[in-house]
Amino acid sequence: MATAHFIHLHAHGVNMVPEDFVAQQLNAVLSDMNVDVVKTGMLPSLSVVKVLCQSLRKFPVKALVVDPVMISTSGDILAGPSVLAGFRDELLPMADIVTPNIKEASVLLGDVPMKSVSDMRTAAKLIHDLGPRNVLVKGGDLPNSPDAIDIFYDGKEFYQLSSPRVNTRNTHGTGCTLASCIAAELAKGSSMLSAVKIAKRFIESALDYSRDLVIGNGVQGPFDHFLALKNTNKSSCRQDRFNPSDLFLYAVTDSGMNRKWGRSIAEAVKAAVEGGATIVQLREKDADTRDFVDAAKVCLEICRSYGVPLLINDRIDVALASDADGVHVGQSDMPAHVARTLLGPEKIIGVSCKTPEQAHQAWIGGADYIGSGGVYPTNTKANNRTIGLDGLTEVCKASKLPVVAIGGIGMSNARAVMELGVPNLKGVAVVSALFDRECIVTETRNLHTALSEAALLIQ
Ligand SMILES: Cc1ncc(COP(=O)(O)OP(=O)(O)O)c(N)n1
Ligand SMILES: Cc1ncsc1CCOP(=O)(O)O
Repeated sequence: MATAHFIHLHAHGVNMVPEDFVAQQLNAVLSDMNVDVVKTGMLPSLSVVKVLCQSLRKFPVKALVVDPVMISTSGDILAGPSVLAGFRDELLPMADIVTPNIKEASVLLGDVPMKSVSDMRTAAKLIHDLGPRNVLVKGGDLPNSPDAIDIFYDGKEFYQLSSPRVNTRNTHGTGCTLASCIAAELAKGSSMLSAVKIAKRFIESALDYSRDLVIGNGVQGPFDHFLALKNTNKSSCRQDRFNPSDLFLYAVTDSGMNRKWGRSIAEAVKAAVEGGATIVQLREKDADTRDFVDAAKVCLEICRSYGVPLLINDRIDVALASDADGVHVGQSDMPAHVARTLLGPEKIIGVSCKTPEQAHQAWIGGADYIGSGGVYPTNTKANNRTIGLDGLTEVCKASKLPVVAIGGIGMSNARAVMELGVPNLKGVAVVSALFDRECIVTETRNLHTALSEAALLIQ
């Protein structure tokens, strides 16, 4: 079976072919190509909207991104009232995200005025009431605003995402590209908020890159999507804060083990990153808050000097106080969406999941990755149900988020975990196999080598 992770449906002219032909083609793509994410572009008639909804009900996808193309940036009306009704009644309730510009938001809500950021927030909430899980109201056309401000609403929180307004006539296609970029990032495994932010950054970079293009004589020119291929100056397209490949060798500290071996947290962390740990979590179950914050600040400095992210287990307060890169929370800790609200869109959030349902909730809650286990029995965490390689595989397959395996993993079995070869399984998280050993640097180095060999085998 072929794999298409993301399809873009832009049905210009589709109303000139019979409806059942469109349905047949759509069903064939959705059933045969293992599509994960669908993004809609222009849907020219109500019947096409209906056909699409029927196909999606028959062959559900993991995410549906709806760009409600109704009014172009130049103000042209692209879809009539019947399509509008189709969007409102059928498509939006199925959507994981809908991305109207301010004119489209206004039309979707029956021509409400859209003059300010406050109007955009109200519109995002009202559009959310129509059924989509997330709404991004794009404020690029908002008058008198020095920045391009978008409002993202996930049904609980509003996020105001700003980027500098790029002064160029070449804006044709930005809305479509933004939604496509969101779809592509979702297909790669990003959480919704992360996908939106990456997409917005891409648009900002592409607009800047296309600023002086001269093509055609129209009021607007196209903008150039291919900057990443043409531009050797990598810094023009900023990296996201979280790279799933950071999960490759995840070192999780343990205060008891450090005490046993007479090491400070900072010494243990330094040894792990020196040995090649790619991300570190401070899991200090019995530390006093003040000591924990102080230790986190020292560890953060060490990790930053190696370019390795530092996360805090459970304690959002400690993460905030130390400005750590994020947190890891379990099923009985702070819910991911609350952690997201407290930490903001930039920090990394990992969530422990043993089941597909938990994995789904983690994604909805705005997590960046999943920690799944115990894969093997462990003495490090009491009363922890072992889910085995099968349970791990089930969680991975149920989610687009990157996953790190945890529990009883060390030199004897790390290869077997990696060799599962599930695409979103990005690495292993380890406590005792690194920190309950005499030489942390050597153990980390050896495990890194073993993982790298296994990763080569499955490529
Ligand atoms: C990477 C990673 N995955 C899972 C866990 C377990 O977290 P949690 O379920 O909150 O249990 P405790 O670690 O708090 O005992 C983790 N810490 N890291
Ligand atoms: C924190 C945690 N969560 C699930 S298993 C586990 C402990 C992992 O420790 P070890 O790597 O020593 O088995």
